[in-house]
Amino acid sequence: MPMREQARLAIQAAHEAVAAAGRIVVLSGAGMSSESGIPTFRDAQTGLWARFDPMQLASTEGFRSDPRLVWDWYAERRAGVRAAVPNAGHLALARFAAARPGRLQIITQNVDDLHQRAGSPDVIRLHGDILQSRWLDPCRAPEPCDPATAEPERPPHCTQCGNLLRPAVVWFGEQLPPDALTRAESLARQCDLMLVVGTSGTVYPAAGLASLARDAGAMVLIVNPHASDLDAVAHQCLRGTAAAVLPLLFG
Ligand SMILES: CC(C)NC(=O)[C@H](Cc1c[nH]c2ccccc12)NC(=O)[C@H](CCCC/N=C(/NCCC(=O)O)S[C@H]1O[C@H](COP(=O)(O)OP(=O)(O)OC[C@H]2O[C@@H](n3cnc4c(N)ncnc43)[C@H](O)[C@@H]2O)[C@@H](O)[C@H]1O)NC(=O)OCc1ccccc1
Repeated sequence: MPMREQARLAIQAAHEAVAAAGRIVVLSGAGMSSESGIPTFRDAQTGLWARFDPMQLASTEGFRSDPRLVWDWYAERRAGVRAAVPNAGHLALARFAAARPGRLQIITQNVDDLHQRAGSPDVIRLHGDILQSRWLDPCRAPEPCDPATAEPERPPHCTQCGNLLRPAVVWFGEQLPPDALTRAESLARQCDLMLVVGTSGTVYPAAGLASLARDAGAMVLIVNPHASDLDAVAHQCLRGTAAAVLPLLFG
């Protein structure tokens, strides 16, 4: 059977699975935002990405050893997020959720706000929000200092106690927000269908959610133009992009 026909039948079967599923969970990664112009961790080869290991930059050690370098990296990425717009994949999910309240829950590893800007309600963010900041260390001042009053430096610092501002994201070696992780794990165990979109499946505990869903009896489908570490967990891998495939599944 010609490849195109196989792909068409696979999309059709996945579309029927989406229509039949009562509780759908979407687990998204950087590939979800790639067609919005935000480089994935894998593809990013420009600017500071090309010169430094993201896992080094995205760590407390990395920030403490060179706060300005890490702050500038996040400033570069924040500008990219602000300039980006949701793609057809984000919009297809938001439209489906609006038309069928309670049927679709998004769990994302992404620190951008494109799912939210597309109109998706109540997105579970496992790795934080790149557009928010918080104090690096607990504020030691008698009256906790308001981050908004920080001295506008790179990174901004507290005029009272010298505390540094950091992006409100989860760095490697840091715990995920317990409430978000607990909700994500219980949704994974209860869903009928988990759609894994645009992730290499290399970062834990996020990547472990697909096996949780499979072991609990859910169907697991992958949307990714390339092979990933989660292919073995999936019932079907749809080799296409988020913006091309999701409108076909949720249209
Ligand atoms: C790398 C890995 C080996 N290391 C980890 O997983 C570590 C350590 C670890 C924990 N458990 C383990 C178990 C096994 C092995 C290691 C570990 N995990 C942690 O450190 C976690 C924290 C992990 C979170 C780190 N923060 C991020 N982001 C925020 C920051 C920032 O963004 O700056 S992770 C970051 O990288 C990950 C990148 O992965 P992807 O999103 O998948 O992107 P990638 O580029 O890799 O792939 C893109 C994919 O898209 C596809 N694609 C491309 N274009 C498209 C397209 N158009 N459409 C569709 N798909 C597309 C490509 O083919 C590709 O497959 C994302 O999660 C992203 O959020 N914390 C923790 O475990 O804490 C413990 C703890 C517990 C208690 C108390 C204290 C501590």
